[in-house]
Amino acid sequence: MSDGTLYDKVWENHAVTTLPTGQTQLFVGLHLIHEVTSPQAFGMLRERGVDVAFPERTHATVDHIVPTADQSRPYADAAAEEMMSELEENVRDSGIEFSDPTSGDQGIVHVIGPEQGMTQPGMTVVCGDSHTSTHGAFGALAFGIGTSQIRDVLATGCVAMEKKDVRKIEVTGELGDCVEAKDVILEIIRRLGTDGGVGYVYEYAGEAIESLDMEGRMSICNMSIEGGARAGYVNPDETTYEWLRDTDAFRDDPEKFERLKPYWESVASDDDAEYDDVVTIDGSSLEPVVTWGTTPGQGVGISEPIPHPEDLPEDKRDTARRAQEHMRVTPGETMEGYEVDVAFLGSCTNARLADLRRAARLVKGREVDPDVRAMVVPGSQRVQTAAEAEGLDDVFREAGFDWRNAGCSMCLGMNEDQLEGDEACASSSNRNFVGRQGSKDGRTVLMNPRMVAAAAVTGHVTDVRELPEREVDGEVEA
Ligand SMILES: CC(C)[C@H](C(=O)O)[C@@H](O)C(=O)O
Ligand code: SF4
Repeated sequence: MSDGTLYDKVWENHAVTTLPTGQTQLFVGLHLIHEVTSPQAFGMLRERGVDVAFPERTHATVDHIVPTADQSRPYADAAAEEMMSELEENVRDSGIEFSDPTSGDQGIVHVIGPEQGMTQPGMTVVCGDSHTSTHGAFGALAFGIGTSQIRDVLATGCVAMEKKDVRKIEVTGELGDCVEAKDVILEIIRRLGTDGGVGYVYEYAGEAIESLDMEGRMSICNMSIEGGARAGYVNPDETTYEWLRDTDAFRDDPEKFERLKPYWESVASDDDAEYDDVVTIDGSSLEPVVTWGTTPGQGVGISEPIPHPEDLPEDKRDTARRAQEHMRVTPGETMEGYEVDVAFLGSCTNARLADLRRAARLVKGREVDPDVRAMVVPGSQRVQTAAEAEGLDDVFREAGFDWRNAGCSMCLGMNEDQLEGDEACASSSNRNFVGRQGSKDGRTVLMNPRMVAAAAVTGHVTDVRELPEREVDGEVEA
């Protein structure tokens, strides 16, 4: 008899009761908070005189508004300073651990949870941020939640949720040269649509997924939400356990690791688990994918022509026309050669050490095109420190990249890192909505981090497979 999917099992393990609404009250293992979405929730608690129920299960960081150049206080931007001060006060009053910029542990919320070993298999993780799905890479059930839910979790340690269906997305075969996790997820969203996942949680499986490192799995799970899914996960395996073994949670406590491992193994989906839907994609047929439009689903293989709106399903034509006008792309042509003004290597999708290493190998010995403003924004201070120890910062700086401090930065332009006017940006982030990077006329082209590096040095969207990698001195692996 099948015990079911990881989703079923972890849900059951955390279900407290069924509420009169039909929703399940789920116990939350880890509540991550950041400066943008938590202040209002803390305000509601204060109004009612309620304390935070489980401060030890709650962890804070600052990421969206944090300046990535001069971080001296007070921040130059008064609104940013206010959000930061409010967060500082809330965590202090509630006894919540805070990875603040003086700790050396600060970073984007979806980077620091996994790197500190807070995110573990079989856990429920919530955060007032849509890309919380990232944590599913560890076999956790991870959900983005809204303000009233943040309030509920702070007050009770529980959240009310509806159970969804599970769609298994099986990516078979071996990924080709320079084809990355980012290309896999852009392809999935392109095929199934930005609303194709509505009503589902995605389980990513198959040889191409299993052979990814944790960073790659995080990139995929990160964008589940861009495909409309409520969450996304990968079953835990040896790759997952190896990552965890070397985190703060277990480094000095191998016994705890051994104690928990059987539970982690037990939550993986059973071979005979039943799925509500199964989609299979041949991973070996993929090439680097870039977006031509203004949703993450408007993507195309680098050697394929941009679609003619009239060839698309009727309900997609108008948005495609508008997107192509905004982006100033020509249907029938490829994206290769599309000129860029900015190259942004950052975000919770693609600013981990493995991403920066791969990009550095390509950048080494090359120069950023003189017409391109290029920046690297590490996903966390730990990523930054590790990259600097390997000399990656020098590789990027020597090529002409700006090497900045950790934060969300130009992923959404809530700090000073923004596009100007109608600048076009090769971006390793996850959203290309109109206005996303700080300018309403800005044009974002999503791609994998090596493709961003390639665009930075050539000045236009480039098939990275045509630029051979160079060796980087130091500890960078081949
Ligand atoms: C600011 C925050 C609420 C938002 C999110 O929920 O995703 C941000 O992280 C984003 O990527 O747009
Ligand atoms: S890096 Fe971008 S997508 Fe990720 S949490 Fe920050 S703003 Fe959201």
